[in-house]
Formats: sequence, C-alpha cells, structure tokens
Amino acid sequence: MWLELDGVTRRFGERKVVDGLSLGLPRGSIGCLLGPSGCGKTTALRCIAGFEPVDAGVIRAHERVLSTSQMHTPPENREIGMVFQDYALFPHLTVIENVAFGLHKRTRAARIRRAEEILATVGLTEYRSHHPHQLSGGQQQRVALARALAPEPTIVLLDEPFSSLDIELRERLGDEVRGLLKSQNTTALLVTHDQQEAFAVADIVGVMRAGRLEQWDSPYQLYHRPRTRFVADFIGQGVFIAGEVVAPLTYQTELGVLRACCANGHGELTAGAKVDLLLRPDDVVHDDASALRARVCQRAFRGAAFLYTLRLDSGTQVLSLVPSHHDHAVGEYIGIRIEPDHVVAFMPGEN
Ligand SMILES: Nc1ncnc2c1ncn2[C@@H]1O[C@H](COP(=O)(O)OP(=O)(O)OP(=O)(O)O)[C@@H](O)[C@H]1O
Repeated sequence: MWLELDGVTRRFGERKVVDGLSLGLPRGSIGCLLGPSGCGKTTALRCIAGFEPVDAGVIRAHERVLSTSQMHTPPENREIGMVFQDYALFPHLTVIENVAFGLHKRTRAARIRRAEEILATVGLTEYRSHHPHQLSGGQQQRVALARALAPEPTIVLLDEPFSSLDIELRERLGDEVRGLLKSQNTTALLVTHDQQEAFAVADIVGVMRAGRLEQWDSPYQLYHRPRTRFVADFIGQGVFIAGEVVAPLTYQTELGVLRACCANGHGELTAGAKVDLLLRPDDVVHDDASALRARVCQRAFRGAAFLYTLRLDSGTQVLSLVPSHHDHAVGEYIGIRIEPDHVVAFMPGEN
C-alpha cells in the first residue's frame, strides 16, 4: 500500500477524535474519508499531513514510517502535498509565484519550468500573472491544486476541496479534479461530508462515524452492500422493512418472500429469526402488471426519474425510483415489484 494507516488514534483530552483508524490506499488511487461534521475526518487528514501527532498506531507512506506515538516526521519532510479548505493562497503573490512557492529546492529556472508545466496542466497558463483575488473560486482551487502537485509529492491530501464553491461548479470540478489527479497518477486522499462529491472523485471511500471507520470500500459496495446501518443511512436513500428468516438469505416480508444478496451481523439464522431488510429506491420497481399495489404519498421530480414515496396498506413506506414518463399523482395506486438482487439484511439491534 502506498498510504497505510494502522490503528491510528488521536486524542484531545479524554476524547478519541480519531479512534483506531486503519486503511490502505494503493498507489495512483484516490481515497476519500466521508462522514458527518465532527466525526474526525479533518483530524485524520492532519495526522497524515503531520500537523497533528498520533497517540497510537502507525502511519506509513511510500514505505516510510511517518508517525507513531514515539516518532513524528515533520510535515515538510513527508513529501505530502496538501490542498486546504480555503486554498490558503498567498494574496500578494501572482499565480505562477504561488505555484512555484514550494519548489525552493530547485534552481530558479527549474522552478519556473515546473510551475509553467503544472499551470498548463490545470489550464491556467493565461492567468499566470494574475493575483488570487482576480480569479474565480474554481480557478483559485485549481491554483491550490497546482501548488500542491508542483513539487511532485508522493501523496496529495485535499480537505473539503469543493466546500467554498457553488453546487453547479462542484459537480464539474469533481470530474475535473479527478481527471487531473489521474493524469498525474497521483495518490490522493480527500475528506468531505458530501456523498456526491466522494462518489464523483474517489475510487475508494471510507465512511467515518465518531472517529471510527465503519467501511472502506468502493462506492458501489457502499451503496449496494453497506456493512452497517449507519453506512446504509448515510449513503443514499432507502428504508428498512421487517422480515423473518425462512431459509438462508431468504425472508418472508409483507412484500412477499425476498432473497437478500448479503446479511450483516451475527444473529441466529434460524427460521423465524427477525431481520430488517434495506430497500433502496432502485430495488422497488414500478410494474403495472404487479398485483402488489402501493399508494403514492409523495413525489419528487428528478428530471429523468421521479422519486416516489409509496405507502402499502399496512402503513409501511417504501421509496421507488421510476422513469419520469410514468407520471402518477399523489393518492394514486401503482403496481410495484421488488428487484431482489440488492436487498441487504441486518439483524435487529445491530448498528
Ligand atoms: N485541536 C483540537 N483540540 C480539541 N478538540 C479538537 C481539536 N481539533 C478538533 N477537535 C474536535 O475534534 C472533533 C473532530 O474534528 P474534525 O475537524 O476532525 O472533524 P470533521 O469530521 O473534519 O468535521 P468538519 O466536517 O466539521 O470539519 C470535533 O469535535 C472538534 O471540535
């Protein structure tokens, strides 16, 4: 692994803000720590950058040990680049001077050559003599990224890289930043509380909760195979419905017998045992031919699709994502069927 954390813990007073964090990031891949505000993402990133010591565990990067509770490599000797949330550009320096800033170990000519090269990569050559305040938010972010990439760091860390940008720009820049990092074969780790952002940029995403990593996995796995209820709730939308074991991975529910793709937890899997089944909006398919009917109680137009909130006669609600040419009014009954491939079972009481 190019970046490896093993049991990393950081305390503030009695509180473990980062609690036994372990993860591995292969060379050239983009990772993301995702979680609600205050879960410890930024602190984890600061430990990797060397701005915080660790109280336990080991941080290794490019096969060097950078931090343990006994030793701490200073940030400037880690060969790690950082893009700060507010970009932290120097207001009195031009774009090219900002980018060249971290290249002090090279000759003046080599510094300028490298700065020009990376500015061209981020598409800002014509802004080389501008000052940061003359640039848009997106351009400032590209300068910050260029500055972090210029010294050819072994790893780049990005702290909430899109938080100061408006939503439309965020989506476009997500793709752009991913393209840039990939074009340089950079290993990167970003932190964000925004799932869309994490999924747009990263190959592998870790969901954090109260200092702990709940799951470190591909976006696809996080959505379709969440290992904990917290991950299931935090990633995407969905509801839980009650079920009872009839056979391994097979459950009786009010929507009929459903087979799950996987089951979480270590409860007894004997017939009759109770489980909760996660149904995503894409697991509930609109089908006029189905005898199973549900009433539309809410609908949200998403352009290509409607997200319907449907109510069964029992009172249970499910969500269904339906192509938007199926335009049904609130109060109407529509046929549904469950697409069983992705249903995930959780033992009641398990987190
Ligand atoms: N230097 C510090 N001293 C004491 N407590 C701190 C310090 N730095 C962070 N904390 C606390 O640690 C917790 C985690 O902070 P951190 O910034 O890592 O969370 P985060 O997940 O990045 O949240 P956000 O998305 O809001 O930035 C917070 O409750 C914060 O108040």
